[in-house]
This record gives sequence, C-alpha cells and structure tokens, in this order.
Amino acid sequence: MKGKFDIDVVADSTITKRRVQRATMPDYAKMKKPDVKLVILGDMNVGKTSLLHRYTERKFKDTISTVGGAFFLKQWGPYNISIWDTAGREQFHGLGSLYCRGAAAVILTYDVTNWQSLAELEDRFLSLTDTANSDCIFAIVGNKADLTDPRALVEEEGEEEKEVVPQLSSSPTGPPKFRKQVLREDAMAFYSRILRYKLLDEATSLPAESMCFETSAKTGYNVDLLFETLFNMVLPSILKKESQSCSPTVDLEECREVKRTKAGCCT
Ligand SMILES: Nc1nc2c(ncn2[C@@H]2O[C@H](COP(=O)(O)OP(=O)(O)OP(=O)(O)O)[C@@H](O)[C@H]2O)c(=O)[nH]1
Ligand SMILES: [Mg+2]
Repeated sequence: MKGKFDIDVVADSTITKRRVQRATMPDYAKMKKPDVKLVILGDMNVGKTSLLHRYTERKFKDTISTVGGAFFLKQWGPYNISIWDTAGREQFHGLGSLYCRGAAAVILTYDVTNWQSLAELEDRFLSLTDTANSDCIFAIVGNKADLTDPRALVEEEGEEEKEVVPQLSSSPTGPPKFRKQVLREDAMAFYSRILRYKLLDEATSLPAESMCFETSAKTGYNVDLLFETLFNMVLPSILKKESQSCSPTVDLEECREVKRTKAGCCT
C-alpha cells in the first residue's frame, strides 16, 4: 500500500546528537495523537532500528546501538500509528515494559544467524509484554535473512532490483555462507509457547504461519509485508478504542436529555 501514508520521525535517539536532542525535546505542538501503538523488541544487534529505517526511509543505513528508545509516527489511512523502537542492550531492559504499556502489537525480533537471540526473546523479552493490551498481537521476526537465504538477496525496491552481496557472507556466484541457526519452525514453536504463556487458545488465535516472518533490513525482503500486515491487523483495535471512548459521551448526552425531559415534566 505504498503512497497511502506518510511517515514522521518524531523522535529518534539512535543516530546523531541532533536526533538525541529531538528525542528528549520532541515538538509536542506538532505531534499528531497516535491512535494505536506498536513496539519492536529484541536483543541488541538483531536489526530493530535497521528494520524501521528500511520501512520508513526506504534505505539501509549505518546505525549505532539504540539508547533508550525512539518513536516513529506513521499515518495509515486516516489513522496515526506509533512505532516504538527499543534498545536491546541489557542496561535498558527495565524500560521495555514501559514501552510495551498499551501496545496493540509487539514485534519480537531475532537474528536468523544467532540462536541465542531467539532464546533471549523467551527468557528476557516476553515478560516485558505483560503490560501490553490483553488482545495484543505478536509477530516473530527473524531478521538478516540475506545472510542465509538467496531469496532474501533480491532488493525489494523497484528499480534497485538487483543482487545484493552481503559482506563476508557469500560469493557472487555461490549461496550465502552464514549458517542459519534459527529455522522458521523454531520461531513458530516459540509463537505457540507465547500463546500458552498468554493463556490463549491456539485454535482461535492468529496462526503461527501468518505471524512468523523472515526479513532483511538490508535488502528490504518482507519488510513492507511485516509492517503492513500488522497495521491492518491492529485496525480492529483502533476501532474498539474509538467505540469505547465514544460510548460514554453518547450515554452522558442521552442522560442529560432524559434529565432535561424529566425536569421539563416536573415544572
Ligand atoms: N546483513 C544484515 N545486517 C543487518 C541487517 N539488519 C541490521 N543489520 C546490521 O546489524 C547491526 C545492528 O543493527 P541495528 O539495527 O542497530 O540493531 P538493533 O537491534 O537496533 O540494536 P540495538 O539498538 O543495540 O538494540 C548493524 O551493523 C546493521 O547494519 C540485515 O537485515 N542484514
Ligand atoms: Mg537499535
């Protein structure tokens, strides 16, 4: 759904000093109010910030390890979706549950070449999502697929469609040489354990096949698919929130009408 939305980077503490200042002093006057919140979690170095850059800026660029968090605002149709990038470094771990508060969707990210990064999601990050909405949607994302999967080497962007050779990972003719440590089946098994942890019924929940993605922030492989699938999935959550915030107002108005009528009767 390219062209349907615009992106505003409201606060990004990852790249430059100027941006750190923007993170600490966002221009509240210019901020649009987000209708719904998404959070991206995962160990350091798995590529969370790179995924967001790829999606929002259409490029793969240098990053430095995220400090605290960064906040992106995306317009999706008539709605504003906030996407929170978080720091994977242990020292910022405590902030994770704050960022997850009220989240409609959480993207749990690992690196396909690093088994430990999947294990960390279960050991360290899953419990942070306890503060998310009760109907929170979970996506499991194995990033850096370009290092292991020839299909992910093809650039997603139209005219840039070309073979991208990851540094140190492959020869121009041969397959990628990094060993894939996490299979999609491992991610799907983890998804099932998340449902159990959340006491959700697998039969009535979103299926693992549609919630486990393999992506490359480097080439763009499956990156639009990931975010846009989630945006569409959280729309019901926005509508629910809207109806909840509307109904008390309607009731109060009705109440006033009733009171006025009664008063009119009595006088
Ligand atoms: N080959 C390849 N490298 C990637 C990909 N995504 C990220 N990287 C590299 O992995 C490193 C870490 O990327 P970041 O996006 O900063 O990782 P992060 O998860 O935000 O890390 P923290 O902010 O420390 O939590 C950088 O050197 C990126 O260039 C990818 O899809 N493929
Ligand atoms: Mg980062």
